[in-house]
Amino acid sequence: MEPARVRVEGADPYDVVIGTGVLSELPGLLGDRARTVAVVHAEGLPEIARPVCEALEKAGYAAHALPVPDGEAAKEVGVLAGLWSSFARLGMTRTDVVVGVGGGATTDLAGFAAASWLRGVRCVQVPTTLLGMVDAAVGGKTGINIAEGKNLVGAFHPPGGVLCDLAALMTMPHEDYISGLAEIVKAGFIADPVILDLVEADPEGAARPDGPHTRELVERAVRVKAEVVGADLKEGGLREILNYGHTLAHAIEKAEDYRFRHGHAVAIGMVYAAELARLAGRLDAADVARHRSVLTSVGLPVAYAADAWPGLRAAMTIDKKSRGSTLRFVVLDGVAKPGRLEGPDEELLAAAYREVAR
Ligand SMILES: NC(=O)c1ccc[n+]([C@@H]2O[C@H](COP(=O)([O-])OP(=O)(O)OC[C@H]3O[C@@H](n4cnc5c(N)ncnc54)[C@H](O)[C@@H]3O)[C@@H](O)[C@H]2O)c1
Ligand SMILES: O=C(O)C(=O)C[C@@H](O)[C@H](O)[C@H](O)COP(=O)(O)O
Ligand SMILES: [Zn+2]
Repeated sequence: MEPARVRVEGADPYDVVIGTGVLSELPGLLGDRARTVAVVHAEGLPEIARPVCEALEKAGYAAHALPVPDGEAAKEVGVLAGLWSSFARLGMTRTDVVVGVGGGATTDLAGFAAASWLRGVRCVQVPTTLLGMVDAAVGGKTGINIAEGKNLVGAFHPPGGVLCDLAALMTMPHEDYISGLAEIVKAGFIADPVILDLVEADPEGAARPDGPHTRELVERAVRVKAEVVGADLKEGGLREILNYGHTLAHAIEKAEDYRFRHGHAVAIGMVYAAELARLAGRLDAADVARHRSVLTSVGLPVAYAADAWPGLRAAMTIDKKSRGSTLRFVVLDGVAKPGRLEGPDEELLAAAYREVAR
């Protein structure tokens, strides 16, 4: 089957290539003048990085594997500084390229390393998780975490191309696969209800990489993301819809010292946002129930500790959608009808949390 190519518009348009066994397309995404390629990958995935380096060497590039800590531990300033030193050692110039190979944590780090090296070199992303393919590797949000909050340091730096080889999904740990489904379901609620129909029709199939609709789910979510970031790279307005569920999600991740899967936190955050919208008189109870049913049907959590609320409330203040002291949420006025809720009062925030508390 031919790979799908989803175009992302903008100042420098690029393609997201989706297919099985598509690694041979990588050299074609590097641009004309590259010589040295830094292949940033999770240290636990050398067997995934090796064929990437081999494909690059075969095409005449000097490929250098740069292992970084696994998962969220990569998104730290010390790791970023280590990459800068490696780039210097390799003599990376402005025409050279960073390739990010791994999950969203690795591609967020690799993207920010590319954005900051020499004030910006090309980055090509090779996501190897479901979440990386449908969300993190597309759209150019790059960055790292600090103790004070999630993704607080970063840059908008769109990739030169994104290569999604669906074969990589076959080796993914089940819980990480499920985490990626949360972002797919998010795309369903904010923009493409067919995604919800597909998951609801066969949740067991949706929860497996060899399920009948995997490629369609990936393509649909990528199209939602591409459409939005192509129109609003720097989150002037429209792009905020991709942040649905993330205000509470990022607070949960911080509370868990970044050891809680992103998608799992987003699932709880979406139910919270849905409850906020219901209590504000904007979303039907049936649509809120649909959040809980579709998320739980694939094994995602929809509740969090009751006593965590004061800490979560404090952490939500630093959300990037806030303006001054005004907290802003993406909420739904119906499925595929995203809106904003600005400055909700404290009782509403707490009441919505009681609905997700356990
Ligand atoms: N930039 C964005 O727009 C954006 C969007 C969504 C999420 N994110 C970020 O993405 C991160 C989450 O990404 P994630 O869910 O991919 O987690 P992750 O990067 O932590 O990867 C999850 C685990 O899967 C392993 N893994 C990766 N590919 C594998 C494979 N093919 N086979 C076996 N194991 C594999 C990783 O080593 C890791 O242990 C978070 O930091 C989140 O903030 C960013
Ligand atoms: O691409 C976006 O824009 C998103 O908001 C996608 C989110 O899924 C993603 O988790 C993103 O990293 C969150 O961004 P942040 O600006 O809230 O850190
Ligand atoms: Zn996310």
